[in-house]
Amino acid sequence: MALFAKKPGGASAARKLVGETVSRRFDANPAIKRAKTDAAQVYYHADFLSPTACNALIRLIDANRRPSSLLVDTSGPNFRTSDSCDMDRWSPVVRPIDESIAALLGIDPAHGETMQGQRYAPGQQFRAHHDFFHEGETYWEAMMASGGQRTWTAMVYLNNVEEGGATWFPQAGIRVAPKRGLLLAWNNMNPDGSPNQRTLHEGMPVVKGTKYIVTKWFREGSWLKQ
Ligand SMILES: O=C(O)CCC(=O)C(=O)O
Ligand SMILES: [Fe+2]
Repeated sequence: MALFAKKPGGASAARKLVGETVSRRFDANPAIKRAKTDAAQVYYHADFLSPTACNALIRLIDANRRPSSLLVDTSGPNFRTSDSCDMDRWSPVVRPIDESIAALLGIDPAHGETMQGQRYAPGQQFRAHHDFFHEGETYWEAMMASGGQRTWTAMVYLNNVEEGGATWFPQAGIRVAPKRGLLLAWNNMNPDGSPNQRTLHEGMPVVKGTKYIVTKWFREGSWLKQ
């Protein structure tokens, strides 16, 4: 299929195009700021979600959360210690939010994976990782069949956290403290459409308070089955 890059981890015209169209759209939006780094395309939108929308999502996360999981289980027991939940994209609370995130990026909502809610209590974290798929891993074939590589990630912080819980990109030199309603989005690919290693990031441990976020991962192809 021409949509997907042929060389694992190599350049890709399709992924390059997604990077360009989304970043051009963000650059033209006065509510969106680009982070000052050349390592990756990272953008912020303050107050993207209203307090009411944030609270509605927090209620859903609290009602449905379970221990978070990982695609590969080789990272050790403390790698991702949060709780997660899949947000039902067709529910009347989730759907307009889900679609507004896709519209902000200008990506077809069908390319978005199920929105994931995450809750971190004090001490909980998500250690340094990439959101893109490592194309040599055993899971890659299944990912190819469900829309292919992840291009952009969009995350929204649903509450303020008393202490800790920042999202840290050590190689890009960016650290974002949780702030209710703030949307953070980044391109997991380089400008040529190859996976950008410098998007390595972690959800730092919460020290005081509880951190709630939602994460949207967008695929290069359709994640929803037609
Ligand atoms: O909790 C965070 O700040 C980061 C979450 C994250 O990296 C993810 O959900 O992929
Ligand atoms: Fe991540």
